Amino acid sequence: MIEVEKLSFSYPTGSRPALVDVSFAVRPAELCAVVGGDGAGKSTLAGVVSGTVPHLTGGDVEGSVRVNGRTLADAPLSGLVGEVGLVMQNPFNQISGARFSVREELAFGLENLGVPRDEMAERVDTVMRELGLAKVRDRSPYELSGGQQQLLAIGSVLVMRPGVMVLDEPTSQLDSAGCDLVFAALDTLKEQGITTLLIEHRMERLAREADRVLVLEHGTIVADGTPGEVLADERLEKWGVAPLRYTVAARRAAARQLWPAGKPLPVTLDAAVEGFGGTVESFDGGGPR
Ligand SMILES: Nc1ncnc2c1ncn2[C@@H]1O[C@H](COP(=O)(O)OP(=O)(O)OP(=O)(O)O)[C@@H](O)[C@H]1O
Repeated sequence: MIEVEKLSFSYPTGSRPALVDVSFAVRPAELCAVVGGDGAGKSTLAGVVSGTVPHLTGGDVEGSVRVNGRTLADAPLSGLVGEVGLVMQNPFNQISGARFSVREELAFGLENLGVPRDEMAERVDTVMRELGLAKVRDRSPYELSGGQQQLLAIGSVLVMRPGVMVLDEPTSQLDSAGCDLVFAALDTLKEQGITTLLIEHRMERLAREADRVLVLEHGTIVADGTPGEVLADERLEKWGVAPLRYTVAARRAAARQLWPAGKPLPVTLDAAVEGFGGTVESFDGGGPR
């Protein structure tokens, strides 16, 4: 569970606050996406919820952030391992470089924590199985595809058994196959009851996979709802987020009475097909409804 209350944050050198009076809560096992234009505050929010901001950046924080009931401001960054894990854009930067194989890399953080050998082996095997990394267990992390490297970065956090995961644009450097691997991993997190905050630009994926979408504009939450509610909102472009092509097509059709009256605009291909299918059927019956 993530609970953010009246959070405002300014970087030491920032000319204006990066976050302004942000409040929201993410329930256990919920996948909550954060979208917004350039400089809206998404990475800063990811940093505050994972504890790296202000611990590593400095700056002024007002309000509170709690992760599974624990107030982040009261905890040292090292004390948050096992509570909240952060996965960043470039998996390459998250690989330690100190270990020769995927299996050893996954064990690295646990070794540092002094986790007993048997438990370490069990946790590493479990994560490899869950994320589909077992087949590359003895390969060098540097020989993996970008998608597999990102899975390894996710796995390295998952072995710590955090209740909350924060992923800051985990697919931005990946091709479509890599992106599939990451979204399959997000399903695994959900099945395990992990609360997830995901910064992501791939709106089609979010529309299908997220439980909830927050929109940030100039550091403030301007929308909070289901993907269907938020991504079909006519203000989306004004908030700096490009609308989905299904929504745009249906909006144009609606302006010409070619979209079923009262039907929400679609954010997925399936919903678009269903809506346009209804329009086609209504023509068969003599005209649009
Ligand atoms: N380390 C920093 N020091 C000072 N200002 C910063 C720092 N990092 C970000 N900012 C500023 O804080 C604001 C929010 O930036 P942030 O990176 O959180 O936005 P974002 O939504 O993630 O943007 P993008 O999508 O472009 O990555 C911006 O005005 C940015 O210039």
